[in-house]
Amino acid sequence: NNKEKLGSQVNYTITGIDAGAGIMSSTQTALKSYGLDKDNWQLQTSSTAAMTSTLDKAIQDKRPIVVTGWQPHWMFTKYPIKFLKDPKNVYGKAEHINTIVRKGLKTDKPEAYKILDRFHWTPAQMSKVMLKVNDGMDPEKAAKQWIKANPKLVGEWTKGVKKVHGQSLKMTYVAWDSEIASTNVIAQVLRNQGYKVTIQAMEIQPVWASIATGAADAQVSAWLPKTSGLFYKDYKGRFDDLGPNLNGAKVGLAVPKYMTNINSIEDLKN
Ligand SMILES: C[SH](C)CC(=O)O
Repeated sequence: NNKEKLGSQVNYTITGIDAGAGIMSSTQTALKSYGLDKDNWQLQTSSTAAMTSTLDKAIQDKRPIVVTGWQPHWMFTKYPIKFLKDPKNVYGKAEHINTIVRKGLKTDKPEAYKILDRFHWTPAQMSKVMLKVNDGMDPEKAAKQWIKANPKLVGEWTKGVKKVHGQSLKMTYVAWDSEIASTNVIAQVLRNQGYKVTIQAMEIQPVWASIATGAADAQVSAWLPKTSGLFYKDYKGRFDDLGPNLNGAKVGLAVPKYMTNINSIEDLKN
């Protein structure tokens, strides 16, 4: 019955994703700054896949649930969920996702540097690729399809750049749906330019380390200013920041729309 406190209806649990993700440390901060930790609310670590399947089951049973949420992501199109207002601005207003490359890339792989520097697309374009992958399509195939369907935009990224031969490129990324999409698209564009591109999925902290040590050439998983802010600070000076490849992202807590009386993180204490 909804007389019972919301917290007890969801076992005082926020369903999260992989522990290293910035959204998880932002949520730990939110638990404290909204005083939720006083009611011993917990943040559950799992993975994007586990979080979305838990969300799916809760929505099928029309049960209350609180998840870490972000845009662009297909969860907002597939499920009737809404962001909770964040009056203390713990999660920040908007996020952008930056392209971060190894120092020295500009001199030893200028063609790749130029294409990576120009790479920029919208949440709607990214979501097209994400939804294909979510429907079961191989990410590389989804990337090829999107590239074929968007010759004008891709042409802006590669205009005037020479083809290369016999050069390889290494990209690292985190297996969040957004970065599976963006990494596969830009990797395929670079393959079409002649590079032998390998991409490797790992946790977010090793992604930043791989660029700083030069083990990898580029990553497009840098959610900023908040979510990857700590890594940006830790590795400052040991990477080149080529700026956003996507603007208008958003991070926060989300609940199903049928939780009509829960519209702010403050309401979780009801
Ligand atoms: C895709 S998640 C919002 C990114 C992160 O939490 O670092």
